[in-house]
Parts: sequence; structure tokens; C-alpha cells
Amino acid sequence: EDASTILSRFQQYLQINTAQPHPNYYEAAQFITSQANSLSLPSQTLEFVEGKPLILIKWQGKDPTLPSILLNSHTDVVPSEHHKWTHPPFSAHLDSTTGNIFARGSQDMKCVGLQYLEAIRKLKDSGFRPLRTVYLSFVPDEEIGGADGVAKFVDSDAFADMNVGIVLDEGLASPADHYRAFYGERSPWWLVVKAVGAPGHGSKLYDNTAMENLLKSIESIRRFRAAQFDLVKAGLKAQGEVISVNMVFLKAGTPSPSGFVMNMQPSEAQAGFDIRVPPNADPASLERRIADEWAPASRNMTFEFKHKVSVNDKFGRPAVTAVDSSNIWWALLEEAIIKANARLGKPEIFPASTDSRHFRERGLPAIGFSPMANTPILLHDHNEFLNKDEYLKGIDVYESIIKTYASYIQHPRDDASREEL
Ligand SMILES: CSCC[C@H](NC=O)C(=O)O
Ligand SMILES: [Zn+2]
Ligand SMILES: [Zn+2]
Repeated sequence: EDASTILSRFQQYLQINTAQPHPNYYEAAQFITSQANSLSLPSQTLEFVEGKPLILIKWQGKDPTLPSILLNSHTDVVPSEHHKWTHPPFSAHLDSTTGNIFARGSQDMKCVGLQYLEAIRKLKDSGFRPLRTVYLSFVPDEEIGGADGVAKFVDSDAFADMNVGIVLDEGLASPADHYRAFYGERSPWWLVVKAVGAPGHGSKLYDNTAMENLLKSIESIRRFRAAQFDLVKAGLKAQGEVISVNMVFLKAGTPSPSGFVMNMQPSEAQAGFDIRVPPNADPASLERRIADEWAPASRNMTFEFKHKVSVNDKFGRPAVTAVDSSNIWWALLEEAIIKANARLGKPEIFPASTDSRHFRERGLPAIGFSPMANTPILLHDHNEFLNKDEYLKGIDVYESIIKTYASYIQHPRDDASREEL
């Protein structure tokens, strides 16, 4: 098959508008199902929540009793500010000089979903038959936390029947010429701090205003943020290894027809923060810091979590996937990537959140990996793109990974140790 046929399938998928908050999931489902049909692979649509289909494709292995391989990708993408893009985000425009394909989802993560399918197409054409069963899941709602997607999937009978041994899911682009892989991720804590205080004339200096109370918190939070960021700037820690805190909204003031009343000090003020907590951090100490320094009751402050993911799995251990000799899937991934003439960097903590955490929380190993080297990190950014040659190279890499994973004959002892979980 020529490259343009392969690329046009990628472009077709990118052209389906699956942007939150109103993704066109059925069109995506139809497209994925048609791809499965063209590969003669059985697929089913699981609709745990109406309007949110999950497509499950199965490539039956010669020994279906062995734990299976799950290749996961999400079908939704984040919204775009269309007018700020050089090419419309659902045009999938291919720049003829650079070979860059511009689209929302080109990196995050429609590339990976279709690369899995293209790799299987090549493996099938070459006559390869998997020993282990390989599943592909195309899931909804990752961008909004996956509660109606992967979270329901992992709790289902269908999932239990799959006997999954290893999950591959999304990673990040790499500006360098090696790929990146992720064995854990930070937990999102979305915090709102609220201050109340005495209202009064805008001309009066007095203590305990809501604004002053909130600003003291913001100052304290910024000192903490700077200290964490300094560790990154000094090269001592990676982004995924520190606690990040970013202010994402500010809300206060007395509205007026022309904006805000300028001579009134409001009695309430609040600010929102996106906090990300690494798996090795001490959540109790951060909670104390929030209660004692960032929103102390003594300063008329309260706080509320809009969203708070536990740092630990259901066994109380940090939900990370082993990347040492105890996890054969890590060694096999490295091996398969080298076989494909590519390189993999040191395993990292994913700075944001993905569907992988739902698998890891249940004790399943999950590795975040998106084969995009020499590529600027543009997920959720304007002008998200992926170069066509990187995309095509990624297909070869998955061909190698799937072949290596699906051929692996697991030692029975490893099966036993997995069962203990
Ligand atoms: C709380 S679920 C949010 C999930 C989202 N994932 C990708 O960007 C994130 O903000 O990391
Ligand atoms: Zn993603
Ligand atoms: Zn995303």
C-alpha cells in the first residue's frame, strides 16, 4: 500500500469532529468499525453510557488462555480556538513542503489509535498470527476524566473476560530524537479557595478584606509554586516529579453595567488552582499545607476540591507500573523499539492525567507511549500537528511492539504472581 492511502485514512479520522463538550462519537465509531471490518477483525460497540460508544476490536490469539494485550486510545479531543489556527483544526491539512499534518487530535491521540490499526494491517498482510489475543479499545471521554468511558469499561464483565495482561496508552511527543514512555502520572487536584471579609468603601484602608485575605493565600501559593518550578529549572526534577500549582481562575468584585464597581471592596473572593501531585508525594502534607497556609480558617478562608484523584491505587500503593526486571513488558517494549531502529528515553511520570490511571488503579501494568520523536509538544495547543514521516515511522514501531508482545510466551510463574494482586 502506498503512503498516501495510509495517510488519507489518518486524515479521515482527524476530520471527524470529536471535540469536547459535544464529540461526534457515532461518526468516529462508524469509522473505526469500518476499519475493523476492512481488517476482518470482529468489533463490538459497548455503550456503558448512552451517546458514549466504546469500540472494542479483537485479534484472536493462537493461545487465548494467555493474558491479552490491550491497545487503548481515546476518540475525543479537546476544543480549539479555530480562528487562531493557521489551518482549520478539522481540515487535517497536509503541508506539502514540510509534510506536517495539522489537526486537533493529530498528537492527542488519534495518531496512536490509527497507528495500532495500520500496524495490524501490515502484520496481517505479512502473514503474522498472534499467540496472545490483542484487543484495541477506542474509548470516549478521556479529556474529561473518563468516568463514562474507561472507568466503566474496567469495571465491566466484558473487561474481566478479556484477561488483560498489559495496557498500552498515550504518552507525549518528544522534541528530541528518542521516544518517551510513562510508567505513572500525577494526580489532578482541582482546588478552589474562598475568602470572605468585611466589605467597605474603596478608599478605606482596613484589615481583613476578602481581597487581602485571598491575596495572602495567592502569595503563599506562588512561593510554593516558585520553589517547585526552581527544582525543574535547575534540572534537579522533571515536570512530572514536582507538585505543580497553576491559578486558573479569579472571581471577585461587584459587577456593574460598565464592568465592575470601582469604589467597593467586595465581601467575597475566590481563586481556582489546577494542582498536580506526583505519585511519590505525601498527600497528607499537601493537605495540611492547604488547610494551614493556603486557606486557613483563621483568615476567614475555606476551600473545596472540585476534583481530587487519589495518589494511590486500591491497595494503598502509588499507582505506578514497574519498569525494572519485575515487569517483562517494559523490557519487551525497549527491545521492540530498538528492533524498529528507534530509541526510548528513561521512563517518566506523565505530568497530566490519562486513562492509564484507571488501569493502574486496578493493579494492571500500563505504559504511556506515543511514538512521536523530533516533534514539538502541541497537545491542547493551537496548530497541533504531526509530521507524516513521524506518523509512518510510528506504524513500523507499533508493528514491532505488537509482534513482540503478541508473541511473548509468559512464564507460568509470572502468571501466578499477577494473580496475587
Ligand atoms: C481530572 S480528569 C482530566 C484529564 C485531563 N487529561 C488530559 O488532558 C487532564 O487534565 O489531565
Ligand atoms: Zn490524550
Ligand atoms: Zn488531551
